[in-house]
Amino acid sequence: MSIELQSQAAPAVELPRLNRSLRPSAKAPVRIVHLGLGAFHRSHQAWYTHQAGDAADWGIASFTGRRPDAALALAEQDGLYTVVERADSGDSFAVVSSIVEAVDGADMQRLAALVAAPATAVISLTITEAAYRLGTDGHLDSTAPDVAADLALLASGSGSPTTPLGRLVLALAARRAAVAGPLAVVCCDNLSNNGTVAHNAVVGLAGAWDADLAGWIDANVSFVSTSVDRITPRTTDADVAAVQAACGYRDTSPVVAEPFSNWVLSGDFPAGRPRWEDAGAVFVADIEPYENRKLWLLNGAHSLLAYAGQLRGHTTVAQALADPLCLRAVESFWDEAEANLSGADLQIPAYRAALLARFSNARIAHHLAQIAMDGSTKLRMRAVPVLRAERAAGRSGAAAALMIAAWMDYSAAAAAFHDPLAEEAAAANRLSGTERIRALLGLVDPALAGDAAVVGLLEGLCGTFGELAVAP
Ligand SMILES: NC(=O)c1ccc[n+]([C@@H]2O[C@H](COP(=O)([O-])OP(=O)(O)OC[C@H]3O[C@@H](n4cnc5c(N)ncnc54)[C@H](O)[C@@H]3O)[C@@H](O)[C@H]2O)c1
Ligand SMILES: O=P(O)(O)OC[C@@H](O)[C@@H](O)[C@H](O)[C@H](O)CO
Repeated sequence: MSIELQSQAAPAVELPRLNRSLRPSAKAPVRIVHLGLGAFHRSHQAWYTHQAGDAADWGIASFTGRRPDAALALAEQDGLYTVVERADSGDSFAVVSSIVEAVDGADMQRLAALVAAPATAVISLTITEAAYRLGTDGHLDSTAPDVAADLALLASGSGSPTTPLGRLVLALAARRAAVAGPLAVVCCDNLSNNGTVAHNAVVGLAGAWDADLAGWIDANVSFVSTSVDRITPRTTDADVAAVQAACGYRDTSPVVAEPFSNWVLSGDFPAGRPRWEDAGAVFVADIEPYENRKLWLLNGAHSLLAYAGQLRGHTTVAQALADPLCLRAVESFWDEAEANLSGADLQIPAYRAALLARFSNARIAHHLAQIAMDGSTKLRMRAVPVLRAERAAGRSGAAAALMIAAWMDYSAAAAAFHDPLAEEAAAANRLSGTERIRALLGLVDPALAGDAAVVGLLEGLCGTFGELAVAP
């Protein structure tokens, strides 16, 4: 006779889901509409709003970009989620309650209703650099297929736009129709002069549809420029499990960030704003020095490490920085960038030292593949200005050029090359020698591609980090 043994393991206890019943907190009225409900919005703008002294008056309705998933998951938690501050020494956990509505970005009706509501004072954006669809001249590329499709939809008066810019323009048209008054658009994407970029993109798209609307936006919408900083990698399953183990509830939307955070803003808020300064935000008249310091030193080093590091077989920022060849490249780029940074109180040596410590935080697994995406757009802000400034000063700009050369090698080697100009880069990579370099450089900066000396410099630098096939 055989005896069948049955597992006597106790059934797993289902932990309660994080929501406003488990963690009672009143919902603030919606006064901020956000486009781009991603990881960074949750670790930064929503976190600052949660900590403002007047947080009870400032709720955020946050819309996703491409898919509804993040909104569905957050809506099940009444907008609550956990911010995990991950330091070298350990994790700390805090529940953030400023997001009071999480909405699928395709819900144009809800977006228009909220933007048209007189109570709405701020529209913030984290839609990624590439979503502004800037041409190499810094203006909206209205021939980009998705932009052209949205323009056709707007002109026909039927159907819903699919780009965040198209959706925002249609929502602003609803605000004009509702006579709801002026407000501020606060761009929080890593772009230089991001308020002006957002202005050019929004007014450019609106003007191609309805010149009167473009005039209304110019007269009624203040485009605030910002420098935003808090390293926030994509959340992993292990992060979700860590929150569950430490907090005793289920949260499917936690976000992990470094302890450091910084927010510098410049511009008007005609309908008011939260007291973000309570959480450390700084309001300045001239943002450019702060913006360049961050975009060149932090983001520039990130892009350099992303391409050089992956070519050298590394996966994360901390791993790449531990490679002496990559570290030397970063230090040389910083020397060039520093020579072109000016502004009182920038404290560059301390800033550089702090960056080395932040990048070396091995508990933050910041994946190089994520940083590497959309390089053709990012290099225009992270490498090109330093290269141009160095050459204008009579120097070679070799360290900034090395970042572009590493991107070129990566564009040829990567198994998955994510870029708005991926097809054009693939075509350029079918060329060889100088022609290939010129064609690739033309995707980043056509004027530089016409400079034979720069093309020669890049050609000599390609191959510095090897050309091995990289993991996607
Ligand atoms: N993660 C960081 O450490 C960090 C720090 C500073 C600034 N930022 C800025 O925030 C942006 C978003 O970063 P994240 O970490 O939240 O990314 P994420 O992928 O978590 O979220 C991005 C959001 O934008 C939407 N989106 C992405 N591409 C889009 C497109 N082409 N059109 C429309 N919507 C699009 C996504 O659907 C998502 O809602 C970055 O691109 C950067 O400019 C990020
Ligand atoms: O977010 P991206 O894609 O613009 O750039 C990748 C990283 O350089 C960036 O996310 C930094 O970690 C961030 O800007 C730090 O504040």
